[in-house]
Amino acid sequence: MPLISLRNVTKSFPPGRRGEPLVHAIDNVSLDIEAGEIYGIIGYSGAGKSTLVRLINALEKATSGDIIVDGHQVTNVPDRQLRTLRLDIGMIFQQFNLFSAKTVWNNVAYPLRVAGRTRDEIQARVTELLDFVGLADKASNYPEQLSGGQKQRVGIARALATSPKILLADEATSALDPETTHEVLRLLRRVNEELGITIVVITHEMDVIQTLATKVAVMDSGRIVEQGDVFDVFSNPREASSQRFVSTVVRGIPAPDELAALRERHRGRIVTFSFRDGDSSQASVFLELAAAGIEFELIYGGINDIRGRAFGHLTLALTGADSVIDTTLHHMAGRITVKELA
Ligand SMILES: Nc1ncnc2c1ncn2[C@@H]1O[C@H](COP(=O)(O)OP(=O)(O)OP(=O)(O)O)[C@@H](O)[C@H]1O
Repeated sequence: MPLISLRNVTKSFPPGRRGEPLVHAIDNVSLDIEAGEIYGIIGYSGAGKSTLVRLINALEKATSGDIIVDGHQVTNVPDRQLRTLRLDIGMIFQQFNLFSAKTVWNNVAYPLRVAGRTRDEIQARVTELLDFVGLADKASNYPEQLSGGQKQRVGIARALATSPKILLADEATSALDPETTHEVLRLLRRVNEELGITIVVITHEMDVIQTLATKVAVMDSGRIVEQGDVFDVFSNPREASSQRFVSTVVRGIPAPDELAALRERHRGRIVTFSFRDGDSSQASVFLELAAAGIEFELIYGGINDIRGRAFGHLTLALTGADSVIDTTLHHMAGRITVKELA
């Protein structure tokens, strides 16, 4: 049974007093997240990502549909049950949301005090958590004395305090520089691998998904337009909005204006070779072109790595006899995707 399951969930916000229309923030979404996964939810601003996670931890109430978390219905549960449910779900935010008047120690201790844990339990758990996130020496500092990455590590320690099964991360690295982002992503990977916590990451940054997630759902206008294994969605996005998103991190086939610029600078026939893990290697393609006496120059593209699996698109300018190029490309077409750009 999935740890988180949504079935035909919709969430509408009523029309505003000043005549704003009814907003269908979530529109008939079904989604299963298995225990142990790192599940990415991506989409442009306003796609409905935050609303979706707010539904999962019952900060918002669904208009219709079913949401089941760890075997319990989230929709229409009494407040007392809701509190128990929330102990199972930790959350971290873009702006960290730390208590500025409390020390690092007291920020992390806060959820444990609310949950009624004893002094000794709190002492042991906070020590353990600050060690885990590498901030044992900052226990008596205040948030304003910390860097952005350190603040988010406190946020993670606080979110893990009650030993939740699920961690929801809403744009948790969007306010951080690239290096700090990677530090926090490495910590989230440890949270998943060492503590076995299922993580749902919302982001508009594709490279966060690329380096962290195992599964991904692409949202657009309140709907999930594509979902699946990160490698599959990245290496072969089927929907237009996923393709637009993926193209922000993956150099694919050149767009018409880029192609026109490439044609001005390079002679010969322009051909894109698309590779996916398990296909023929780039080396064999280059060797075959060279063996046929075809001159080639790499003019666009790149190879990407997702958790040890490679894919990418390489666009080459080929010069040689047309009939030789035709025969060679025809030969390769069974083993990799070959596309001549008109
Ligand atoms: N409380 C609310 N009242 C009215 N409309 C809302 C409310 N919360 C969200 N919306 C609307 O629902 C839609 C989805 O918003 P949501 O914040 O979930 O998107 P998002 O993908 O998380 O965007 P962002 O990345 O900008 O946070 C938007 O049109 C938003 O304006």
